[in-house]
Amino acid sequence: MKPTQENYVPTHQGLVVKFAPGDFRSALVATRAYQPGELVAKLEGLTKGPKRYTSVQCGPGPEDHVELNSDLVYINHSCDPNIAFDLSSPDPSNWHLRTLRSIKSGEPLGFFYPSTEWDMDQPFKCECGSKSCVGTVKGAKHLSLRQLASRLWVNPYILELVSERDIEKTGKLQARL
Ligand SMILES: C[S@@+](CC[C@H](N)C(=O)[O-])C[C@H]1O[C@@H](n2cnc3c(N)ncnc32)[C@H](O)[C@@H]1O
Repeated sequence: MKPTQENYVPTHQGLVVKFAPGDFRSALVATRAYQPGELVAKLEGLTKGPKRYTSVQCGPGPEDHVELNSDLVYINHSCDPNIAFDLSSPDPSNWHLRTLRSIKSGEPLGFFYPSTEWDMDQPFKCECGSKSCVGTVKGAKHLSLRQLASRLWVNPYILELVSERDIEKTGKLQARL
């Protein structure tokens, strides 16, 4: 469930949803400055569910998707991310959101969606405006290792899936030679 503008109460200190008219135009914004590498939030209150545009992938399998059930669902994608969803621990109580660089008060948070998502339910044309923009955001399956590696953080289960894909590709190429 996405929090809505009616009777809005922020779920996390230091963050607020900036609601905007139109579909999917809202964003989560910092209400204070953050240092590089700072813990922004622990990922708590997650529930398992099907892959949706609001879910976050938490492992390599088709069932590994969680809903955030908080304002964190308003974090948009950025090809030049300032924040990471770190779901690398085998213990979900260690999953967290941390900064990848300093963030100013008023700055929108953005994470690189393919750092958690393999093959997204709802691809979209990215409007982040960064020089390294990937264009249409569909998930890590549709990007090269090089495109992923330049984003400061990618979850280990995504790198495993990339590695399996690339071994398979290389095998097919070798069989043709
Ligand atoms: C989980 S929502 C994020 C919050 C969303 N902006 C909202 O208002 O509900 C994910 C959706 O937001 C939109 N979105 C997120 N990042 C975007 C970006 N960089 N460029 C264009 N649309 C984006 C896409 O429609 C995407 O499916």
